[in-house]
Amino acid sequence: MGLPRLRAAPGLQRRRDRGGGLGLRRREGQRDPRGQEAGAPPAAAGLGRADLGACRLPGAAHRTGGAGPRDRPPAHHAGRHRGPRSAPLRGRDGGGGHDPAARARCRARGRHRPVPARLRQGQQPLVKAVPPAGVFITFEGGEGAGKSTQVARLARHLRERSGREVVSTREPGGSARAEEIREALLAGLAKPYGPFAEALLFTAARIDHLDRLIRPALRRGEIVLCDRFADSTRAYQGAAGGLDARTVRALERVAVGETRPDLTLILDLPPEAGLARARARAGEGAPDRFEAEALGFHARLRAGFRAIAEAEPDRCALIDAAHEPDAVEAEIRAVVEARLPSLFRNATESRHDAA
Ligand SMILES: Nc1ncnc2c1ncn2[C@@H]1O[C@H](COP(=O)(O)OP(=O)(O)O)[C@@H](O)[C@H]1O
Ligand SMILES: Cc1cn([C@H]2C[C@H](O)[C@@H](COP(=O)(O)OP(=O)(O)O)O2)c(=O)[nH]c1=O
Repeated sequence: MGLPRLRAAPGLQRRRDRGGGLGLRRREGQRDPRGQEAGAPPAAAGLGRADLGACRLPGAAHRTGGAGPRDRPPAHHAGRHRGPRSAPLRGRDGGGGHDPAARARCRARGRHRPVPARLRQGQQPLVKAVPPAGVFITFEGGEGAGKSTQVARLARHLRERSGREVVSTREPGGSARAEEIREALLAGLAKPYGPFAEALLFTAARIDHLDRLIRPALRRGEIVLCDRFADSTRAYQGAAGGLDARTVRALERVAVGETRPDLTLILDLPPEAGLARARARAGEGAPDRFEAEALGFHARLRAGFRAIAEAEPDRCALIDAAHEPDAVEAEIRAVVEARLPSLFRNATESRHDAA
């Protein structure tokens, strides 16, 4: 299938007019993702918050537990020093585990390790600063639920209140290649191939987006707000499109790995209301591939999103999107402050420290 080329640099592409939507998605001062990431080796799909910061472990990430909000210290601190493979390095007798010969070798290494010159001269060791764990927040829901509007509002609020960099992005899209795939998908080019092929393309776009934009930003300790993510594949291609849940989960595991959202805000709205908003937004423009689906599709979609919220209450919050934008914004702020209090606590502390 031939993918149409984009006319503008996708990182700077303006969305369709959304009246308060994301507009230019790239945060201020951010370099062109193609320039920024050019030549950089793509991150392994499994690398998540565990590979944040100065110290890295090869292989699988070390985030443990379920998909709940991670309002806690970086997971790599928890995972790194646990587990059988690191046990030999932790022995009180200087290492070596239960093997006496290995223990002796460790002791010997410890005795003869030369003291770095700078320490001998009484200088402090150089400590590499470890950024705070990045925070990944996704927005989900049906057409016209108000996601773009609320991403922009929350980004503004977090920039003012958290003292951290905030990156707003979207799916499908968010990176140059993913934006090309988006064009093809929303034009309906993959529709004749069925929901599995479409899910593969959404997944391909997601892999590039994660590697090029999301994971690097999280590694820098930034807050990433993403308008749609993997739950959209579950709901659109799965619940509404009929692709079986095991296939959807398998694709998600491969693409997302450990980079699961800390918090997912699911904007819930009857599909008739959402489609009316989307139509008003589009004006005379033709509906895209999914907006054009029958009402039954959108009803299954809503049920799919509600089921996700019910199945994963620690990660997800269902937001009543039928209210006025200000009321929806207030509900979202309340959820973010309750679930991710450290975002605001850290800013208060640093302001306090600076005073
Ligand atoms: N709470 C709301 N009530 C009424 N209209 C809204 C609300 N939130 C957004 N809108 C409007 O509805 C349209 C769709 O909103 P948008 O944020 O683009 O939704 P989505 O990104 O979920 O498709 C836009 O024209 C927007 O201005
Ligand atoms: C991320 C994703 C989006 N989609 C669909 C949902 C939307 O109809 C479309 C993205 O269009 P977009 O205009 O970004 O969504 P919205 O109109 O809600 O603001 O792609 C999927 O079907 N699967 C996915 O995995």
